[in-house]
Amino acid sequence: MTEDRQISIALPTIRRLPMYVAVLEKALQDGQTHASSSQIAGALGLESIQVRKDLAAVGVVGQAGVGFPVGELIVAIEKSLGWDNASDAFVIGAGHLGTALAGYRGFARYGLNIVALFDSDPAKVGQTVHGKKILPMEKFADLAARLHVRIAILTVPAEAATESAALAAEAGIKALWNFTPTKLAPIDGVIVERVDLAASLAVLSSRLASLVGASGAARPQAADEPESEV
Ligand SMILES: NC(=O)c1ccc[n+]([C@@H]2O[C@H](COP(=O)([O-])OP(=O)(O)OC[C@H]3O[C@@H](n4cnc5c(N)ncnc54)[C@H](O)[C@@H]3O)[C@@H](O)[C@H]2O)c1
Repeated sequence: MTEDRQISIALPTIRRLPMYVAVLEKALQDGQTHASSSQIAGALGLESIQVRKDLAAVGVVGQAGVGFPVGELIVAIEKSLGWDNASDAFVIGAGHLGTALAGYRGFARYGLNIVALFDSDPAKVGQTVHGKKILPMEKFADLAARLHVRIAILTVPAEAATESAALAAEAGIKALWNFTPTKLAPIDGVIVERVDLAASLAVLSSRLASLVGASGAARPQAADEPESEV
């Protein structure tokens, strides 16, 4: 059963919730109506207690001997993550990464709808990518207000990140998904989430170095060696 309540969920739990949805969707496809915490934990290499704690945070309680109702649990997790309520977003910087993100259809599944891209380069303005217009930065504030857009995806060069973030905040943007390597200073009333590919790659490289070892010969990876996340 679910409890309809507004709760604040810990970040590590939030990061695990999408994996639970993937496992639960697979269970649903296989015709399962209920799933146990040990089944979910087993599929993801986690401890059952961790799964039960995480699911309690979204307000779904399992039944002893029966497990969690799969459909209800998916709905509750999606609600907690805001996936049930699509948010429009603008991309700032219609370059390689910005256009790639604008073309990724999978975001719809996660409640994100990229409606337009903005760029300071007059040569790019007016073009259409993946069915979305590239607009001049001068129109950003007006359109953000008119369309009630609250999310901006920052894919400008590092040196333009601070200025673009300030412009977005001024235009009423409340959430910035920052793909640039620039660590932005806190902006009042704006949530910033940075995707740090350099940090992630550093972890991959250092793990590869220890895997290969000084001899240059790769040691076999243990089957239960976990993936890490940055
Ligand atoms: N390409 C990747 O795979 C990748 C991966 C991780 C992170 N990044 C980061 O994402 C950002 C974009 O990378 P890219 O490869 O797409 O670069 P890019 O040069 O292809 O695109 C950047 C775009 O931003 C525009 N721009 C520059 N200044 C601007 C401003 N002040 N306002 C609005 N638009 C502006 C440029 O005209 C250009 O279209 C960089 O910070 C990069 O470090 C890129």
